[in-house]
Amino acid sequence: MTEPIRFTKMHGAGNDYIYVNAMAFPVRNPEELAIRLSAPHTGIGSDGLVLIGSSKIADFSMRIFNADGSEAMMCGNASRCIGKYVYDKRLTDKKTVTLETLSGIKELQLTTRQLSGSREEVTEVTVDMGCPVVGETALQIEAGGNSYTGTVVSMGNPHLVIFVEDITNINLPVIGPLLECHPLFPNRTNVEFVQVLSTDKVRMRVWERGSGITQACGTGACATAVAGAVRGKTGRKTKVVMDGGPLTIRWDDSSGHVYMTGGAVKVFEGELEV
Ligand SMILES: N[C@@H](CCC[C@H](N)C(=O)O)C(=O)O
Repeated sequence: MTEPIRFTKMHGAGNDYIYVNAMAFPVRNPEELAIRLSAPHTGIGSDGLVLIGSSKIADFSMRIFNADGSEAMMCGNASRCIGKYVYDKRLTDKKTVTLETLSGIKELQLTTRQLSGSREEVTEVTVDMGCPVVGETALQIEAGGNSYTGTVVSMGNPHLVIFVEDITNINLPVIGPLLECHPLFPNRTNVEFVQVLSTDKVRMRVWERGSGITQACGTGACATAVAGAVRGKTGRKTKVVMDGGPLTIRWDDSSGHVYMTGGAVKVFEGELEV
């Protein structure tokens, strides 16, 4: 017996996921569904699947599955999209929303614009991403016959940030998977290549663990900004420009928290049999 579930395709800076309100449509096998729906030709096509649930300790909860079905601890772009989803669909009327994730509770600040009548929609969300955990700042790593210097940063999920002179010289489809699965990272890692444009602006391309090249990564943008500050390449506020657009990242001096600001966009909705 198949059951219909409603889904919404959304993106944040081009990082696209399929969102399901699991409070209304419980999903029994999200790992398998993420693989099936993310497939570009035989599914909907996406970077993965996001389940929005209830929570005993926050307003809502998030579970995020990569396109290969693996579950991640955190997703920056999805947390902004969930802010838009729950407000625009009137699941809440709060403009400060708390979200339970596998990497703790995140606070979302929603910016809205007026539509016709009394209706509003979310245009932008700032997420308190909490404190980063900085590992080795200048890790020497060999892959594909080349030597790289990377900075290891956890934003709840793992990132390897590599600064390069010219990002156009990076063959991401080849080097991305080699670094993702490098023996130094038994749990695999997300990989960011970064070119510094100025002390407050960088260009970044990402190879995501479990999804490959994506247009943007929110936790990756945060890790990039933190690595830039730690390595003395950028200040505490950085615009991180990715293939799908920019995110503004601020690493607060006094609290040590990282704040990520960017848009969230609904693409389309539908119903499918699972
Ligand atoms: N795109 C995300 C991160 C998704 C999870 C990541 N691929 C992992 O496995 O850690 C973001 O916007 O943060």
